[in-house]
Amino acid sequence: MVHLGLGAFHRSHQAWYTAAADPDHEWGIAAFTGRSPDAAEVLAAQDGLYTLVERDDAGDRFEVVGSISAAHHGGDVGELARLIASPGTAVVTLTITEPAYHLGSDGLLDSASSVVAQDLEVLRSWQQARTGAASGTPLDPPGQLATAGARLVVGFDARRHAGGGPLAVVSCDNLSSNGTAAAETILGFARPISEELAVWITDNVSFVDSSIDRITPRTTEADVDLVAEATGFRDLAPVVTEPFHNWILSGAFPAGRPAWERAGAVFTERIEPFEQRKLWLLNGAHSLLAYAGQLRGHETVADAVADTRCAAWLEDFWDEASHHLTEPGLDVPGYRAALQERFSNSRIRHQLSQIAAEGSSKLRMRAVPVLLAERKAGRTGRASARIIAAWIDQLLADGAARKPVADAAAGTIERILAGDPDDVTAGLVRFLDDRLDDDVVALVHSLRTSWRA
Ligand SMILES: NC(=O)c1ccc[n+]([C@@H]2O[C@H](COP(=O)([O-])OP(=O)(O)OC[C@H]3O[C@@H](n4cnc5c(N)ncnc54)[C@H](O)[C@@H]3O)[C@@H](O)[C@H]2O)c1
Ligand SMILES: O=P(O)(O)OC[C@@H](O)[C@@H](O)[C@H](O)[C@H](O)CO
Repeated sequence: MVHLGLGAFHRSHQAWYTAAADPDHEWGIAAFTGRSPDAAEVLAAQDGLYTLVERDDAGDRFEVVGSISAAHHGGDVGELARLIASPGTAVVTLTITEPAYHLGSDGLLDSASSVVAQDLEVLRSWQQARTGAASGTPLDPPGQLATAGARLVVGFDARRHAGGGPLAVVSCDNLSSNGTAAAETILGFARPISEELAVWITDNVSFVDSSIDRITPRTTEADVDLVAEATGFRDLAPVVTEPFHNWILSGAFPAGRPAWERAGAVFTERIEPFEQRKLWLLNGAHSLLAYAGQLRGHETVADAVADTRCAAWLEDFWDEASHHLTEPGLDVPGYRAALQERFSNSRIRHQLSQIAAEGSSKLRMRAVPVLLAERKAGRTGRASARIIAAWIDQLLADGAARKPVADAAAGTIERILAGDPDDVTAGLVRFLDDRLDDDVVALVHSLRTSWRA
């Protein structure tokens, strides 16, 4: 397997599932970082091995995970192409974060984004150089690609030429219909450079949807010290996570896959209701707590859910989302009860500031769909609108001394924030989704209030 996005979640989830499902090491993961080489250098120096710390109120359990067989810098497109071209590679997994898909509000690759435009330009020149080169002359892949989509296009081009055959791409990012999102970003780069390649990708790459769940905060220095003390190994890439884990997948694996079901993964034909349950009840609640919780002075998810005010807002939002989670088998009451317990795990110090980042792409998946569904049903959508109100007030928190906005769309957001204060709510609400009308803007505005009261 090849993985893009060598972060904490890949180590606690897909790499852990693979290790648990495959004790004989028939599978290995060549994992690539996204932007900097740091995580690859650390892991490569440890032969890909790292400690997973499973943490609950009863204590910590330590386990060495051995499924990562190689770690590379994401900028090494040559190595990525070599590995994807290999017929031994059957699956490509992704945890590259939501904004890294660079999709516009129409769900298609946003070619107006400067990083996308740059990569398209590099791909076009590369393709032209290849067309001009003598037939059979191997051409090095372009080295300067910034996006995962463009890098994968080079990889699939190499596989097509090598006759490597069909394979599966599994997005493990918190996006609705994440398989379709992966297809759109990759095909969005492929189509403008080669229609033939786009057709090959459509015919040979199975884009698998997956709902992925395991709360995994960023690793801290204290985690590194704790692992050293408990195990005797100075592991520089441990990952601390909760005992709960869930993986639901839908789609074909034409070149095979690890038997992830042995570790509890579930394969289904109909993933959408499960995806919505997770994205709305868990991630939507996380975003609510991230903004409203910080505005009320809290630092972690566990601190925020212990606050009765935040807890009441959380229940209101869950009630709204639950109106639209009606598929049999979802067990929404059980899921909510389990979430209460997971969020209250105070030994998992999940920083609200980490969850708050990239609010614009996250709220489009986590709050806006519930708000639109509520309004369509003739209700106000007040609890979902509160998430947007809290996001706006958290963006403005600390006035002139506020930190730069941590969002891939920071330029647009900063422009709206710097404009007429009377237009900020409307500007940001419409930026999230232009289907949100004046009544929603007024509702969000009325909810922008003194959060501490
Ligand atoms: N942490 C969790 O609890 C959790 C749970 C479920 C799903 N996820 C999904 O996994 C993603 C990653 O989470 P994480 O905790 O591993 O974060 P992380 O910050 O530890 O790792 C993110 C990885 O993505 C790469 N990346 C970041 N921006 C990128 C870009 N623009 N292009 C390509 N690669 C990029 C980084 O280099 C890094 O390798 C989340 O954004 C989410 O969609 C996370
Ligand atoms: O990882 P992000 O940045 O998409 O979102 C932050 C959290 O909501 C998220 O990581 C959850 O902890 C996770 O989705 C739980 O499975």
